[in-house]
Amino acid sequence: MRSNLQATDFKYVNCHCCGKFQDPNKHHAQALAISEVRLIDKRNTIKRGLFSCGPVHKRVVLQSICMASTRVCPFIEDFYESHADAKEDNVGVLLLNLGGPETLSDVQPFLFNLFADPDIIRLPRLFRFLQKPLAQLISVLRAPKSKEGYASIGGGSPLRKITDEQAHAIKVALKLKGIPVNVYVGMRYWYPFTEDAIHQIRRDRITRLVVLPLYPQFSISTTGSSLRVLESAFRKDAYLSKLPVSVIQSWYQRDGYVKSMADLIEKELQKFAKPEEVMIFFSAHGVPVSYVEYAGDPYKDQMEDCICLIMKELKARGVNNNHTLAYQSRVGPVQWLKPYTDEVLVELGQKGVKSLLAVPVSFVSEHIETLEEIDMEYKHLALESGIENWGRVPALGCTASFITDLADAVIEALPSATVMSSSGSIPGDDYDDPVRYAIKMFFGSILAFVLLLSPKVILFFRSHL
Ligand SMILES: C=CC1=C(C)c2cc3[nH]c(cc4nc(cc5[nH]c(cc1n2)c(C)c5CCC(=O)O)C(CCC(=O)O)=C4C)c(C)c3C=C
Ligand SMILES: [Fe+2]
Repeated sequence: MRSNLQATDFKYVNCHCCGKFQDPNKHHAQALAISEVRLIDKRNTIKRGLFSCGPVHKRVVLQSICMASTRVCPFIEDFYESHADAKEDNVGVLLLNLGGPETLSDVQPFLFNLFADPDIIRLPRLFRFLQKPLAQLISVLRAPKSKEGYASIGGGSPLRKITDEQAHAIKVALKLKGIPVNVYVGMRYWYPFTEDAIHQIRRDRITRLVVLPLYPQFSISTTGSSLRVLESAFRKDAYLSKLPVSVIQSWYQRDGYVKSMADLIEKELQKFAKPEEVMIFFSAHGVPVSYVEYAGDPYKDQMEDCICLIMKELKARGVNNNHTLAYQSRVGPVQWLKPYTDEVLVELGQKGVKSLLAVPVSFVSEHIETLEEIDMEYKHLALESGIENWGRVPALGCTASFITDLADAVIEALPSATVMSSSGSIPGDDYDDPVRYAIKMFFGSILAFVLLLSPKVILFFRSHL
């Protein structure tokens, strides 16, 4: 329904993009082309409506209005007071990612940063002083194997380049939707570090920030770890501690992501001679079982939910292939989530599966575990085990529908930006449980000392890392 009401009929407009109540005629030119808004008319009545904001002519036109949802606004004077001198909105989007070594000489220091993270090697707090020596030891022992992997994919990780491309694409998508933003990339273990991105956000005097981890599912070891870095930086800084922030903790359940994954799978299936006979093999990055069972990591549940959603979407399109989920990339001697990708591939081959489509599902860019582990190691193993036709779904990267959906996720998150709390709301902070804490302290200390002191254990690790 189009209404003949004009902007001049209203005192204030509150849009999804800036979250502020403003004079509609002075409303900054950044609103969505058409956005749902709340309006306050001259009788101080709140109305809901669709507004289109003309960025060029700085003119707002009411498209339609729902007269049913009206009520008198009791806070009108407060709105006036608090928004009379409102500054221009300066929105930032911070993409969080893991980071990867760009050259072979980066590999060992990158691994050091990774293993020095208390969310990757979870020692009891009292024994955290062992974290760095342990990280040094493990990184040195692991480096030769990792270097081989990175050498085989061109001498470094493509993660920085792809993440920068995604950042640019999200910025462009948001601009097209009428929301100019600065997009920042913050890596956890290599350049550009999260701390550098935070520094830049501070310098740019961002007024609202959306944090978007580039992991579809939440894990303590990935999103959780990056959020801890953010929380601690924000706690220490007067400006950042007042910055309204909205964190998108996971987004595997979003329609745009699920549909984009289904599109890629459908497309790859068509490359097989008999697409309906292909086993869809989801391969997710693993985490140690203890993360899920003792630390409350929602990663496994979210992963299973994610696979269900993608398969449901495929079924709705008439794709009824068999599918399975397994976990890859385990490191070290502890139990990781099962079943393991390598073991399932062998079993499937033995059971007579002839065609298999591997779908990496925990990450949205190509990286060492898709390019080396899946494309080389697992492919080789599968073919050796009797699978004859092998395919692999590419990572989403800058797929247009996916980027558009991430841009929408940012827009939806903006209105809920609030000052970041340090309330320990990130899953995995279980150090307050005294029994668990004591058990971990005991075993953690034994493990750390044994690892540091015993040459036999070092040899053992050398063959397992
Ligand atoms: C959702 C994705 C990931 C989870 C969960 C995850 C957990 C996790 N990883 C390690 C150890 C290593 N990871 C390494 C590389 C790496 N990990 C992820 C993603 C997840 N990790 C990515 C995307 C990458 C690759 C980055 C790149 O350079 O392309 C490595 C280094 C590579 C290697 O030597 O294999 C290690 C080691 C642990 C211990 C862990 C959970 C506790
Ligand atoms: Fe990893």
